[in-house]
Amino acid sequence: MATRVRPSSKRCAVIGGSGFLGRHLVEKLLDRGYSVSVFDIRQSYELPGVTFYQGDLCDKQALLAALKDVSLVFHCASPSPASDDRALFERVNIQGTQTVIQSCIESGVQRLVLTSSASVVFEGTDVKNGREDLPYAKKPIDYYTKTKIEQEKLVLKACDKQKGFLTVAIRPHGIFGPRDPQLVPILVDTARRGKMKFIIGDGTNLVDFTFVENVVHGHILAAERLRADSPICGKPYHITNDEPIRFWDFMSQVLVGLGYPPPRYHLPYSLVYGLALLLWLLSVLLSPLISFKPTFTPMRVALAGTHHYYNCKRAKEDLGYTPVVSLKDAIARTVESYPHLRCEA
Ligand SMILES: NC(=O)C1=CN([C@@H]2O[C@H](COP(=O)(O)OP(=O)(O)OC[C@H]3O[C@@H](n4cnc5c(N)ncnc54)[C@H](OP(=O)(O)O)[C@@H]3O)[C@@H](O)[C@H]2O)C=CC1
Ligand SMILES: CC(C)=CCC[C@@H](C)[C@H]1CC[C@H]2C3=C(CC[C@]12C)[C@@]1(C)CCC(=O)C[C@@H]1CC3
Repeated sequence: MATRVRPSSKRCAVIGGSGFLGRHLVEKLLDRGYSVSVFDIRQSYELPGVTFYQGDLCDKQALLAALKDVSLVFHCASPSPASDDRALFERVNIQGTQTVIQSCIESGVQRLVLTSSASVVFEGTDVKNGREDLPYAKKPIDYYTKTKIEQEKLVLKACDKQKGFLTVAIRPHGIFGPRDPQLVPILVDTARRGKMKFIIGDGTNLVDFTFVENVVHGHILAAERLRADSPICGKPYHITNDEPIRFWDFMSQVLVGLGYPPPRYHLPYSLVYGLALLLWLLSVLLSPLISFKPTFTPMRVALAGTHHYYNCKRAKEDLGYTPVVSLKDAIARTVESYPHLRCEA
């Protein structure tokens, strides 16, 4: 059985620690007795036990300062998937990750845990109970996914037991929970604009939505089991709630919890996907004249209308992972955490 690292004697760094997942991770690490350096392009809070280093992860000198005396690094920084800035994704997720790896090696960091994404195998068509041995998407649905694939490859390839630099990648899917700036706010915004009336497709497609505390739990288990003699070195791990749910049931439960009506009318998937494609083409063609960002992008329609759920047996076997919060409790806690987004009518 793997021996647990004694956290109290450890100092770690969280790159992207000001973000949604990063901050939850920092809070749990503090609970477990770690002292934490946060490296992020912005500082969004202050906490006792946390030292902030503000900078761009592509800046090696700035990173080296933050990694001094650190033996464990979590890398969970990325530009938002909502952006379509190809150059930014390539600079941060690819070149930036190379810089993170080099800086870790130069600073004597022994363990690097990457937050990857289960989407690295998603091409916009059904993934049912997908395992980690599925091939990377040959046609990734967007630049975010394309660069997350390259990022994961870089980190896993850098694992070198001889040199004492060990790496592992966590692939969460559909992270949600208190303070998430994406999922619930986008959903409520769409509902407030009267656009949440329709279900795309027959509404039976199953998807993984993963509570942020379960994702944090997976990261910490991976970090504490990352030793030269463990089977996890250089491998990716799916971390989900292990309770796939119909995409539209999840959306409806959150909406109803916040006092909004659930979507009721069905629209054919291919019709909505075709329209989204057309709108996207128009937005590209007209970009020199006007700038508009359609709500219904092809990527979002694919996420809303296909199956995408993943098997986390490997994490259960190798990391001893089981979700710590059920989907039912997670949805209730999330809904409670957004009083300002409740329907006022
Ligand atoms: N949310 C989800 O559903 C999923 C997320 N993931 C992955 O989890 C990780 C965390 O995601 P999440 O917490 O949702 O994202 P957030 O955007 O909330 O957090 C990412 C943080 O990284 C910062 N950052 C961005 N670029 C840089 C840079 N060049 N240098 C330093 N810091 C930077 C961001 O700052 P700023 O906000 O100013 O850009 C932000 O504070 C990401 O790697 C993401 O790909 C994977 C699967 C699902
Ligand atoms: C499981 C997973 C990868 C979730 C990702 C989160 C977001 C991509 C979704 C959160 C809210 C979703 C949403 C839509 C698409 C996917 C999200 C942005 C729609 C735009 C799909 C089309 C609609 O009818 C409205 C939806 C609003 C919410």
